[in-house]
Amino acid sequence: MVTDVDADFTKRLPKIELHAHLTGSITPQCLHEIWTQRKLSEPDLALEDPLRVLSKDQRWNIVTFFPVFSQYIYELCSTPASILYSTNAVLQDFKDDGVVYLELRTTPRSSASISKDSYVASILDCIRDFPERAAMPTYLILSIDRRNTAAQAMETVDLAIKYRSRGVVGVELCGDPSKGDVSTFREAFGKAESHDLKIALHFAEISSQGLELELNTLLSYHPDRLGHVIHVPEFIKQEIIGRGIGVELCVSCNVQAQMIEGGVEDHHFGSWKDSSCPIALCTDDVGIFGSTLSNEYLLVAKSFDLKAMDLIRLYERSIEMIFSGEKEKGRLREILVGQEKNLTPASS
Ligand SMILES: CNc1ncnc2c1ncn2[C@@H]1O[C@H](COP(=O)(O)O)[C@@H](O)[C@H]1O
Repeated sequence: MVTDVDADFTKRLPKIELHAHLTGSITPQCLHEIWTQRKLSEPDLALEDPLRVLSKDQRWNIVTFFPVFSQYIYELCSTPASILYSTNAVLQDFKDDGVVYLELRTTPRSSASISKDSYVASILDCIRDFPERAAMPTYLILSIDRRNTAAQAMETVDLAIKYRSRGVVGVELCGDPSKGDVSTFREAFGKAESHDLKIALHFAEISSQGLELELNTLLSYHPDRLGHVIHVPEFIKQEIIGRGIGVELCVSCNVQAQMIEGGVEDHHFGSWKDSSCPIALCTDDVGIFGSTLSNEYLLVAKSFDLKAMDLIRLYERSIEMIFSGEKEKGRLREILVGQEKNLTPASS
């Protein structure tokens, strides 16, 4: 049977998003609305229009990319109102794209008008109050930035422990991969593990001196999932496969930010898809790269000649990677059964 995968199919396909940075998932349009509001009350606001800063013509690389957060979006979304507005918009966007289970991640941050603690609590409030929550259960992962100190990382782990009963399922390590020394976070990840929090780590995003040592250190934190996994030496890849660690693959991000050589067809998704590891396609920062999760499924289908059934299997494979437990896994397995008719691919 020959099947056609098109944009309509990948949108209808139930999808699981496991690697989405909250602040990077805000669309330029939503940021523009926040900017317009702020301009009304602060005409001297010295920030450019997000539609220009994050225009489609903008070309990113791993160096130009990180300052967009620290020097721009954080400045723009610094008030409780803008954080609530943008978080609601992000939840709605994932829901509208056909996401049926979401794990958002975010770095607790403070500004003049919000503490780290209330930042986390406000986002959990948004998730709790999101009207379509039943159709898209959403959990939170708290991010440690590579530039953090050991004490800041510990503060994030403590917040994760505090807010666990409200839907925080784990902690992760992110941020500019050229910065920091990952061994700084040994104690923090040790505490997270001892409290049964799940652990996700950005892994091998750039090829650097001392990379093997860094990767071995990261693996010693017993991660449940690894993100990006680009510059992975073969023996470490075998270790990941041997341990069955879940791999989060962010195709458009890696291509657009020139983190890999070549295009989608050259992405390491091609080799991981045939491994025994659980894998999940993820958007990373849909607000910046402009590629929704349904578009990521479409891109890999076209570039790797995947049929509708292959995409359904991909969805099933990512179920094993979720952090929230068996009840949600059961629900996600049942979703396909309920949607079989809807998903029946066109046959020839
Ligand atoms: C190549 N992709 C990436 N690699 C590493 N870290 C990334 C990232 N994309 C985003 N972030 C991390 O997520 C933060 C923004 O969201 P939150 O403020 O936490 O919601 C960025 O500051 C960066 O630390």
